[in-house]
Amino acid sequence: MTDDAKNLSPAQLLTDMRKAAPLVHCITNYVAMNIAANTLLAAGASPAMVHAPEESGEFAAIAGALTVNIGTLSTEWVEGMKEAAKGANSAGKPWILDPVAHFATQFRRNTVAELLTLHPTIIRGNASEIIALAGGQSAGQGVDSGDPVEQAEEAAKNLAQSQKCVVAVTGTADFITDGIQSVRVHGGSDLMPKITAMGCSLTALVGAFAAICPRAPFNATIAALACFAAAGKMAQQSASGPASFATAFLDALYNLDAAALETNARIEVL
Ligand SMILES: Nc1ncnc2c1ncn2[C@@H]1O[C@H](COP(=O)(O)OP(=O)(O)OP(=O)(O)O)[C@@H](O)[C@H]1O
Ligand SMILES: Cc1ncsc1CCO
Ligand SMILES: [Mg+2]
Repeated sequence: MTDDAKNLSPAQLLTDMRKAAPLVHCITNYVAMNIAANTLLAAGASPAMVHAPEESGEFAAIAGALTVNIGTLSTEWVEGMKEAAKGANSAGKPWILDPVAHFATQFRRNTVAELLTLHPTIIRGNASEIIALAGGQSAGQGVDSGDPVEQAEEAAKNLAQSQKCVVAVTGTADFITDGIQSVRVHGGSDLMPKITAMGCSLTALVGAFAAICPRAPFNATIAALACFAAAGKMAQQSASGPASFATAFLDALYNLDAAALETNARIEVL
């Protein structure tokens, strides 16, 4: 069935994603590698962390989707990212950019500018990252956001239009736009920003959904963020702090079903 014809609700896409168990090529940072891979496995996808420039282009072509996160950069890694994005583009596979702290240094600004010329299908970042990517002044501190999501909504729309892609801004409530349609996703937990690399893991999960509906990246992004919002809200019920939350979160994602998704994540169509 084509993306146009199929049911693109988060619950249906979760079922489809688990059935397909897509291979997701992740180039992510050293901090995130383990939690991002475990997130994909818990949700039902198949992760592979592959960053060497000698193989990343070839690998991107065989994966269902590619995710590129610039959290811990080196010159060699940047080459690996660019080769991978080119490989994904040549094979017609979606790729997702996570512009971690791109505003912090010249090396990061240059890297993100080069990656944008390779046309990401989806950009997922926190509010400070999205504000800065759209050319605004953000209050971000390194990898952590210093801005509320509402303040990034216009920036996200402008960025989606100028880059012709889907943009997701995450935080207390998430905002997703393709420049024309926009939604907010409510749920999650205020313990989520207390665990490192939750956002990086979410970017990896966006890749899993994009892989199974490459022509509907807006719906794929909503589905991934709704799963996170629901699992986060459920995990909060049994957590006594960040450590127990992290464990409960993976379990909640693994056990998530349509009813729990419906109850614990709210999608506000704007
Ligand atoms: N205060 C909050 N309440 C509910 N959910 C939150 C809150 N803050 C973040 N989240 C959720 O946490 C997840 C990660 O988003 P966040 O914006 O923290 O990413 P990030 O800053 O890129 O994280 P990192 O760089 O550490 O990986 C998203 O699913 C988001 O909805
Ligand atoms: C803490 C940290 N530093 C570079 S990447 C990363 C993971 C959260 O973005
Ligand atoms: Mg981040």
